[in-house]
Amino acid sequence: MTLANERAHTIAHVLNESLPYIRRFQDKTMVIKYGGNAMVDERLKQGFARDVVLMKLVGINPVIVHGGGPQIGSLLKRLGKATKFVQGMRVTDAETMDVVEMVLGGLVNKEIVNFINQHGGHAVGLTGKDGDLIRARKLVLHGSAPELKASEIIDLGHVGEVESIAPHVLHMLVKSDFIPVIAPIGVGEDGRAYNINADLVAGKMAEVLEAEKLLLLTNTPGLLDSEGHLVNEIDAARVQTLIDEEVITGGMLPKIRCALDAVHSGVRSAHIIDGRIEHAVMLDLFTDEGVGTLIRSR
Ligand SMILES: Nc1ncnc2c1ncn2[C@@H]1O[C@H](COP(=O)(O)OP(=O)(O)O)[C@@H](O)[C@H]1O
Ligand SMILES: CC(=O)N[C@@H](CCC(=O)OP(=O)(O)O)C(=O)O
Repeated sequence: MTLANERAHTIAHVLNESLPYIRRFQDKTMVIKYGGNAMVDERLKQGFARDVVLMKLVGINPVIVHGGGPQIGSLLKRLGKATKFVQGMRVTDAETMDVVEMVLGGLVNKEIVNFINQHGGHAVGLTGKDGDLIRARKLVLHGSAPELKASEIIDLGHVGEVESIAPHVLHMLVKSDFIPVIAPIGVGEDGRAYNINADLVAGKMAEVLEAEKLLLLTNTPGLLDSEGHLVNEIDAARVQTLIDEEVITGGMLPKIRCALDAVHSGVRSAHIIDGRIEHAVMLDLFTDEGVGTLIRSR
């Protein structure tokens, strides 16, 4: 077989394999969490945007929730402001909150919107303030670090959790063929802005939109076990064991918890996938093998 023939054969094979998935996912909503750690280079960002546009063109409704933790961190550093995480959450004082809004609602959000639109999609950027999309309340964390008592409450400042989501604005956008791109900023009853971990927003968004899938793109091959091997599938019981054994830590904690909550609340499946692989979204959706870790409800 010549090289050209081999290439044509591979393309035909991939298209053929993708057909049943394209049919199965017609008109279904997929919530994609695009983590700040997966937005590492230009080529990957272009690849992500192309995947999202392709999904829309074949009749699937992607809804993007993005992070931007590293991007917030680098602006804070340039401003000479220290930052600290507790249980995967950034402690957010008033000044940090301004930076969070600037980076997430401005720079990162508009960059993603721009990439998607450059590739022929119609993306619209929103924060939780737009259309009253995300109502938040202050997140209360209880101590779990060895030096803290379990009853001790940790004050994270302007860090929130999702109280409710009003999806009307998203339904309107999706119906008109727009692709919503959402920054994880919520608004409290008093009008105060809250910094919400993007995984938590993505999980709730998937629940409220009754999504077929929740895809969490990050910077690891998926969930790794104590030996650093990829876990292909996991359920709630094994997750708890890995948390107790401190194999799951840091940013993976909110990610895995929100994935479990989502599948327990009716989202068909949740996947943690490696956003550093070019076209990770397409590979996960449209091939038999998939990539990363599948989170099962039981
Ligand atoms: N068991 C685990 N498997 C994989 N990653 C883990 C695990 N425990 C902790 N992590 C950490 O979680 C990180 C992913 O979370 P995070 O940094 O918040 O990424 P994102 O910006 O994509 O949300 C990984 O880079 C890794 O350092
Ligand atoms: C409360 C909290 O930690 N908020 C996150 C919001 C961004 C985010 O979640 O970004 P990634 O998905 O890239 O980690 C933060 O300030 O970093």
